Amino acid sequence: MIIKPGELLASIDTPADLRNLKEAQLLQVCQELRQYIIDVVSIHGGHFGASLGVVELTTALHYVFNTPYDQLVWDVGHQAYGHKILTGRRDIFHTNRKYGGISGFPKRKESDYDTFGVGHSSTSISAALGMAVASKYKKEDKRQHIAVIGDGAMTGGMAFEALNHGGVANANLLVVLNDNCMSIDPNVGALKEYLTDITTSRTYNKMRDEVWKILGKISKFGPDARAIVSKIEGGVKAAILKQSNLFEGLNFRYFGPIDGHDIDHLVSVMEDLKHIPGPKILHCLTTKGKGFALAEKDQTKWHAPGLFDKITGEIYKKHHDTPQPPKYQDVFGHTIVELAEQNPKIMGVTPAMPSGCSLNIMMKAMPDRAFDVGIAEQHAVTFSAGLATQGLIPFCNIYSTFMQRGYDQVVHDVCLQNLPVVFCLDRAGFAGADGPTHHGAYDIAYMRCIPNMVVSAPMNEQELRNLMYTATQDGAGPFTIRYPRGEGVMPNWRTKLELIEIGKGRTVQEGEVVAILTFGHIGNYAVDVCKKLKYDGLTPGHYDMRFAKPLDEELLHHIFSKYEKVITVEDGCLQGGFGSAVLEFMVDNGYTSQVKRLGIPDQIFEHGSQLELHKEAGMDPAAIERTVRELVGMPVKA
Ligand SMILES: Cc1ncc(C[n+]2csc(CCOP(=O)(O)OP(=O)(O)O)c2C)c(N)n1
Ligand SMILES: CC(=O)[C@@H](O)[C@H](O)COP(=O)(O)O
Ligand SMILES: [Mg+2]
Repeated sequence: MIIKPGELLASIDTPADLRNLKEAQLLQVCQELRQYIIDVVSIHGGHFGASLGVVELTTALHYVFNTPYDQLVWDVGHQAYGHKILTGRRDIFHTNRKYGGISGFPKRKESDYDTFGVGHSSTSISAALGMAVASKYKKEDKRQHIAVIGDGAMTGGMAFEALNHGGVANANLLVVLNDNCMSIDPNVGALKEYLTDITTSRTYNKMRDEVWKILGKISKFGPDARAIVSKIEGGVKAAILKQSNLFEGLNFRYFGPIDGHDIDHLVSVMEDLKHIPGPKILHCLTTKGKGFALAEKDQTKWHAPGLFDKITGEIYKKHHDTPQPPKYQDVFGHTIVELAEQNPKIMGVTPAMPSGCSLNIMMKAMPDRAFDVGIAEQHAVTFSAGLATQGLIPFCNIYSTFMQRGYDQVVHDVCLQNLPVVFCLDRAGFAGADGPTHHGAYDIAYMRCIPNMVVSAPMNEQELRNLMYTATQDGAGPFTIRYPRGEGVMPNWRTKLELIEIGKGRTVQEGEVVAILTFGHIGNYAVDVCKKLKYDGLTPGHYDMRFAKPLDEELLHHIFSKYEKVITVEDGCLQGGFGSAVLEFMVDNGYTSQVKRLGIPDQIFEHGSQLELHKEAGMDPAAIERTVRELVGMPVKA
């Protein structure tokens, strides 16, 4: 459904149109922009609270800076809806995150205003610094480079690596710290406390006000402004702020904290900052969900609420008459508590996704045994390794895509030392509407090649529970359990915990001619396909392999001895994945069956529903059926 923007917003096709408006009109632009985001997201879905919180910041940045010549980099990008709307995508914004529509994140190929592709957090300062150093090298002295980073993203190690470099790179970089005290869940850690202290410190604020009084006059002095700033810095600011401010200590000029919803103030401050060269940080205080009362109140729920009634605030839920299967994440969340109640060694770790992966259930039940460590995947892995050295059994739950950040730590800190860390990789396979930055496509391949690592995937809730239980046994070692976003298949999922022999698959059905070997939840497609084929007298064998490493060699010998044709199916990349492992087994053991591998081919898949993407990748039920039929010489009629 296409929604009409307000009158002023309708006149803005590019930021140049925005810059033609009078400053006094910006308040109305902000009101209309906020309303437009509410109108569209309520009907079409997407991230919500973060974009509402930066409406004024977005408007001020595009008003003051000469985008896209001036380079604006958004961190994560889930807050960039206002940016998209103001930069030529207003009329297609209703296609946001839909198959074939615009991306939910900034993307270089989508717009010149999207200077850097994002989705994973804490990259903006590095990227903007790279751009700033390039401009310096190219003698583009007037060019501005701005990174907008949230307080949550600021907890990521990369952000600090970039500050460390930026403080000595002598490049023209402005970091806008959008501090709303929230990550997806409430932000955590000492940095968060520091930012709160800085906001409330009376001595600091007094000093800051003095500085601002002087800075406020600067714009009137035009070209002499720089000299005046230097003078100030030569005095009270440099001496005292450097000692009392973390960012000043890293050679960034620190400004703020200021009200990130005061559009007039934002514009005047940014105008001033344009004339101050070198690394600077502007600390803005904002409210996530600003302007939509319920979103301000329950900021986690409204991070990405799904579709809702914008008047009543009711979030739409599907209603069912019968019990439905749970989400895999909830099976994880409840099962870890159940296991931890029986085994005092079990601990839980998440890098900033407690509600996303449902570790929040354990954090509530056992606060001293479950940790949100902030957006810090590398730390989460090595912290878990440290726990494991002391005889504990950490479950480190990381979305498959974010685990890419912690890869060296998995190799160097966990596997080389053969430490019993259990990696639960949620959102494995196609993530859906978040798109390529979030697809968990590579984990089977990147985990399978590391010595000592077990790589497993449950086909249903019961298997997830049993794999978790198995992973806690002595000698299990580093253990990966991958499962997808969304629901499983078992409404009655609270099954008795049973051990699974590591490296043992399961026969779903014996068959003839063709064997379908599946890895993980995607095996349920094969179950449906087998039911359908039965009507045509076709009975492929179906094996739920459960482990990509170690492989069930006994079962594979049986399969390759019995079937001439083999299909492998996985929700992961084909290069180096589960199917590759099966091929390796076949070649190494001298079998010559015909093998077809279904999975994610070597290309980038955009966003869409999981089913749409499975279809595009040729691994949906229809594709599995087609492959069976082709192999037995009974192609599907066109
Ligand atoms: C490397 C990485 N880990 C985790 C996430 C998931 N994630 C997306 S947004 C977000 C919270 C970001 O908080 P903040 O930067 O403060 O932005 P806000 O939503 O508060 O505006 C998290 C944890 C991610 N995108 N990237
Ligand atoms: C922007 C981001 O990285 C998260 O908000 C992500 O979209 C969460 O994904 P889930 O909705 O699958 O938890
Ligand atoms: Mg935040």
